Amino acid sequence: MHDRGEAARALAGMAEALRLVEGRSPAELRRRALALLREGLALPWGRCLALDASGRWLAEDADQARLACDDFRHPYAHAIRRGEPLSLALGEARSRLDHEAFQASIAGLAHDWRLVVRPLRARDGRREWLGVLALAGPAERLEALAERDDYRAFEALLCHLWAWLARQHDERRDQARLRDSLAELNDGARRRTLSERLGREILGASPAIRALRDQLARVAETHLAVLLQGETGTGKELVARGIHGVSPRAEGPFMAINCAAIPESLLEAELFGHVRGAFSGAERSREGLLGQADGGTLFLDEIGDMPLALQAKLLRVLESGRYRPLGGNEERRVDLRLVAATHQPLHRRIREGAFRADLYYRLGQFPLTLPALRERREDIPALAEAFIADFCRREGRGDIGLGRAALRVLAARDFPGNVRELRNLIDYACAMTPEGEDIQPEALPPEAAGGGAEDLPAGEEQAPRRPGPEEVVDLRRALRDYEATLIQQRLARYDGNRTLAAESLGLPKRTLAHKCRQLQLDSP
Ligand SMILES: Nc1ncnc2c1ncn2[C@@H]1O[C@H](COP(=O)(O)OP(=O)(O)OP(=O)(O)O)[C@@H](O)[C@H]1O
Repeated sequence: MHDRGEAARALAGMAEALRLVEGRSPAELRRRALALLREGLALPWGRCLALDASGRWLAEDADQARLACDDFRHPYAHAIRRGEPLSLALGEARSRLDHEAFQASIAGLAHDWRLVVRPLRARDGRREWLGVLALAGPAERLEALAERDDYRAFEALLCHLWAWLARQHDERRDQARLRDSLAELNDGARRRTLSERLGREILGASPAIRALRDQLARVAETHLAVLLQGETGTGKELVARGIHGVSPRAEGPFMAINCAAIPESLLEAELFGHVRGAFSGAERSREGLLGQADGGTLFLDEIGDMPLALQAKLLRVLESGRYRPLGGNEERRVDLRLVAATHQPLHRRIREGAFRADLYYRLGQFPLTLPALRERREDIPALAEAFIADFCRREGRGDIGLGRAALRVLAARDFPGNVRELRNLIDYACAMTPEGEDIQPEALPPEAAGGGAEDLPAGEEQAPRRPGPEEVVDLRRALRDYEATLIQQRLARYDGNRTLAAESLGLPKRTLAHKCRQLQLDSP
């Protein structure tokens, strides 16, 4: 049985122990323990240092000045290296140890006091944390310290609590790191998955297209409005569908409209819808694209061509999430993501006063520029192969290959019409190539043989604009027109010299002459 005094001491010890761990960090524990010791032993000076995880530095706390533990000019290195306590008079410490920081720390202490440095070892099964406890004061207060039961119990308690807190501290840190990296991994993994899904439709392995897919995967998860800028045929609509398809709105509708293709007077009704009797001929009410896109994505192509009055109304919808159908009295709520696209620089339209700057900034919460095909030529072979496979599937044709010479011709081309142009070209070449054979350069439409209007030297007159690939309704005629334009330009470049023009086009002179007759071209 304990007597009352013993029980009271044990309780006081427990209270002390609880006070010691209040701080929850090993550094705080050491600070508190040192304060208790100095108070209990009435010591004027003390320090408690711990060895860091590298095993090279001793410090009171991570953000305090540190001392190298292999620097034997201070006493802590001796104690920690030998694993034994050290006791010396301060006068001796002053003369024998010339570590500047150490000397500065004991500068004000009396010469005849003693300095005791005790190594501390906190152990927890597998792990160990080392440190030193340094105390200085009148000799009588420090004498036989190690023999005192209460001191030894205190030191043991300190090491025990230190190991316990350090383990918790390390575990918390490890868990936090794990949590962070898991979150990162999951995030990264999810984005990678989305990016891979996008890669099934948005083809290409060039750095530019990979970066684009990564960006799309990022923005798909948000509700931000996306502004796609890029030349014609770079895949703006494909990208808009891609964003929708991997976004949380994928189950909702995807509605698209080309603002340039619809007469101004109809665009507003198309977008906002109308109620019955809103205008003459409106016999029934009709939901607009805004309403139809509720819960999904609205793609506004060629936004730069939207009339100014409508731009103001669109801005209001984006800011308030509400719209009013034509002729209607009540506002409706709408929840959609807007993806807008333009092939013309909107900055220029803003300068011209044709586009509202505030709408531009609202649309461009997440601006993306799609790379032109000529900036990612390395994607041409894979795209061409994919389009060939697509053609064969669509047309129910047997396999067609892509000859190396034809691929070289394709790789050298500029593709002002970008991926769309490549796709149309491949469709044409596939139609010209028998099943089981490879596409040859001759199967490619003439423009693929190199040299277009872009080749013309500065100042040379440009031919009237050719119809874009999407506008062609008569392939043979389009090809003939293009051939004629090209030959005329070459003849003009060489002042009507058919030999030079034929040479520059890789044709025998007789063939050129024949073509000129056929196409009814007179040399200038
Ligand atoms: N990275 C790509 N991978 C596969 N097909 C693509 C890619 N980019 C574009 N395409 C194809 O090219 C054609 C044109 O794409 P899309 O209509 O999306 O271009 P766009 O930039 O919207 O053109 P425009 O500005 O003329 O409206 C489509 O057939 C599309 O499938």
